[in-house]
Formats: sequence, C-alpha cells, structure tokens
Amino acid sequence: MSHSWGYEATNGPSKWGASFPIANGDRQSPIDIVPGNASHDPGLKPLKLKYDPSTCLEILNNGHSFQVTFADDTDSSTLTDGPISGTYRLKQFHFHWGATDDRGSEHTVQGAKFPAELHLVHWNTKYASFGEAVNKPDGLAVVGVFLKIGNENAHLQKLIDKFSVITNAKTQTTFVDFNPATLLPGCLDYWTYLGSLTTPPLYESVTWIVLKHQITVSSAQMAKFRTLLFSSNGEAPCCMENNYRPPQPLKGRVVRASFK
Ligand SMILES: NS(=O)(=O)c1ccc(CCCCO)cc1
Ligand SMILES: [Zn+2]
Repeated sequence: MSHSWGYEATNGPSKWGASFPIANGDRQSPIDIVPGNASHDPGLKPLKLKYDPSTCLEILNNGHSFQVTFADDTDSSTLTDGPISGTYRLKQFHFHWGATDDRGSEHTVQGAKFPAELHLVHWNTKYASFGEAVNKPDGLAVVGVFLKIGNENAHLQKLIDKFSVITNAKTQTTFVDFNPATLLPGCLDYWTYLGSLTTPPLYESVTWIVLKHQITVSSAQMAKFRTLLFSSNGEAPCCMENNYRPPQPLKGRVVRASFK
C-alpha cells in the first residue's frame, strides 16, 4: 500500500501501519492537546517567523491536500527561536479539513475538533536539504494553525481563487508573491511537543508548534476546499475532504506551553 495510501476506509489511517509500521511508534502525531496537562515553560522563546513573499513558487494538488511550495535555497523564509535551536527554512504549507464544518483538524484541544488545520513545514538547515532533514529526529518544525468558522478570510481567498486550476490530483500552477504570515493569528502563543509527520511515511522527525489562537474561514470558503479532488483527471471524481489523521497515543510525552 505504500504507493496508494489515502483517507478512505480501505487505505486510510487505520490501515497505514501495514505499510508504515512506525504508525504505532512512540512519537506519532497528531495528538489531543489537553491545556490543563500542558506545562508552562518560561524558558520557551517567542516564535520568530520571517517570511519573504518572493520565495513563493507554486500551488499544487498532490492528491492528499493542496500545498503552496517555497524556494528554500536561501534563508529568506525561516523559523527561529520558539522551542527550536538553529534555523529552519519554510518548504511548504498545506491544510487538512473535513467533509463538514464540525471536523477536519488533526490536532484536537481537549477533544474539540476544528474545521481545518494549516501546517507550515520548515526543515533544519543543519541538514543539506528537506530530503535529508525529513527523517531526522530534529529534522522538521511544523507550525499548526487551527481554522474556525467566521468571517470570510481574504488571504485564504487568494489560495481558493486558484482551485479551479488545481482541481485534479497531480496538477499545479504558478503562485507568486504570497506572504504566509497573513495566515497567522495576531498572538503566537503555542503548545509544543515532539511528534511525527501526520501522513505516510509518518517519520518521527517533527517538533510540533501548535498555535493557541485560530484564524477564521467562512463556511462558504470551506465548501470550496471540498471542490478539490483526491482523484486525477479521467478517474471517477472523489472529493478531497476528511484528509486528517485522528489523534494518536501520547505515550508519556510532555506538552509544553509558551504561555501561562
Ligand atoms: N502533515 S505534516 O505537516 O505532518 C507533513 C509534512 C510534510 C510531509 C511530506 C513528507 C515527504 C516525505 O518524503 C508529510 C506530512
Ligand atoms: Zn499536514
């Protein structure tokens, strides 16, 4: 199944362990974040996110989500400070969402699901490339941002306006001058823990940084997310929705909070 994992009953999260045994590992993601169990760590620094819109390259449908990819040959768009040491470069961001507005996020907060979750994927420049970093214990740092239903989000609309061109899996189009910082809430308070990729190959290589505050998306905009397809051109159309992995066992891990 390693080349055909997905989110259906036949190839979804409950089946991934067959081809990717690390699915049952000790630092899997996502998790349910229980704020009352998180320990405030005064040693945690504020996140430092420096994004250069000119590094934005393209928007694509990879058959699992839609993704915006960035040039990562220089330190133009980086994450520093926060819980990490060194410099991590932005590689891409993507989303996970549900078939209805009552679910879709991967992380949950005391059991609460959000309609969608944004992941900003950064790699540790102590390694030569994303490909080198992706399976190292300190290789990646992913910033997770929850979306909640509210007013229309003009910044998300810039992505949605491209969906008609990337409806089918394995399609892409140019996408330039987009500032990912416009997708961040005003307050960057966060929870952090050691985890994994939430899709195969599920490498345990991610320092997770999940923001406490959400950004808004309208219900009409969420409906547009669901017009994307898991399927390729010519195949029976299959709506891209419920592309989220449910929370995994904490296995004794500590979740730290950057705030009191
Ligand atoms: N949902 S996530 O942020 O954990 C995430 C980020 C990046 C990948 C890509 C892995 C490529 C392996 O060659 C997969 C999943
Ligand atoms: Zn993700």
